[in-house]
Amino acid sequence: MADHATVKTALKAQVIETPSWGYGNSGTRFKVFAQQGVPRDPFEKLDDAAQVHAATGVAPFVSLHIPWDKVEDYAALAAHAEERGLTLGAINSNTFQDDDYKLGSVAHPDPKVRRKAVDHLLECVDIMDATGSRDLKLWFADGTNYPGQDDIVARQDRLFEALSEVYARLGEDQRMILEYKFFEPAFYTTDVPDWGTSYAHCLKLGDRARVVVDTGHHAPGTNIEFIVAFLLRERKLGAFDFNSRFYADDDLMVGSADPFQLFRILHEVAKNGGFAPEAQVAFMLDQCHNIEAKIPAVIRSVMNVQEATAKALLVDTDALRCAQQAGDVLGANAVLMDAYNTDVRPLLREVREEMGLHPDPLAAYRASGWQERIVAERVGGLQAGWGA
Ligand SMILES: O=C[C@H](O)[C@H](O)[C@H](O)[C@H](O)CO
Ligand SMILES: [Zn+2]
Ligand SMILES: [Zn+2]
Repeated sequence: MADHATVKTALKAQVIETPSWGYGNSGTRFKVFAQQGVPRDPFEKLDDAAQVHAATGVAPFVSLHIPWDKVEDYAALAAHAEERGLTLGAINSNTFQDDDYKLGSVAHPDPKVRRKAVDHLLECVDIMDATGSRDLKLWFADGTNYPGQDDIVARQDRLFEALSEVYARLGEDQRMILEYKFFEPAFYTTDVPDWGTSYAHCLKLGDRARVVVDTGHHAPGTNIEFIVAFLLRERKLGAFDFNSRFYADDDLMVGSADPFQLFRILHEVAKNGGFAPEAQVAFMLDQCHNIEAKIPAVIRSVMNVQEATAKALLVDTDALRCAQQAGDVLGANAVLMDAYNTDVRPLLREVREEMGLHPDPLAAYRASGWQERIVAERVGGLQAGWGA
């Protein structure tokens, strides 16, 4: 088994990025259940994200989504974050909520609509200059609903033309990370449907273009850890959008639906150097908390990533390699299952105490009184989130 001291050091250095939209109201097409105390602006979203970092010690980055987090002064927002021990992370573009984008955005048949979409992406890079963010995160809802609706190859040409213009605008310390999704909201073709399509575009664009693996964006039965291992080998894994699902893009708390899958994914990350800072992999959450309390849900999600990470780091890689070399199928599988079946909660309690934190982040949050305070104080004003 890997030595605990090394594992502890890695766990203390873990960096998880929480999503600003995870603190706002969200739902499904059927209903958005608003919750009391929800943030009313990006500054209050950061205040809530700071509670997650205060309780866990490993969530110092917050992703923004434009225009959901549009403000007059992004430098002031970055300063607000810094005052709370946070850093503004990836800037997410949004070319999926405008009437003009019915037939697509960067892949739309009409060059005027494509121009509008590219201008939004360029505006997001301007925002990165102001926030100091490294990553421009691109997810396109673009696709078609019926065979013949549009030309598949022509849409790829339009997509690549747009990506190329934005790539050229990036500063030398900036990256674009391209997210794929096999369907929804398009139901016949999606222009970036899988890791291969994202990877192919990123290869042609250059070193500062990498792939985002959203764990909810694969066809049932897809071996996500294979994709992760392959992209790490190619140094093209840019980021994760962690969440979990039972059916489609459910955006549930990471690790809640399939903790063994999360472990297998993080085992490939650990084994292939993906946790090393120089690998430059961002570990982000992309979740919506439709019925559960938002801040506790994010804290629980961070803890789920910590637990899966601890188990992955405890894999006895020497024993694993020996068993694999010997063709010892059961032996090799047993090495992995030993780590997975290890109760790492005592180890994580120790890690938190050594970080000067409460061993139970959820108990720490409850004791903070923050939930009662925001419910009492955040009265009036428009709540942030879906339907806002
Ligand atoms: O399904 C959409 C993708 O997961 C994107 O990452 C999206 O920007 C995010 O989910 C916010 O809605
Ligand atoms: Zn996502
Ligand atoms: Zn998604």
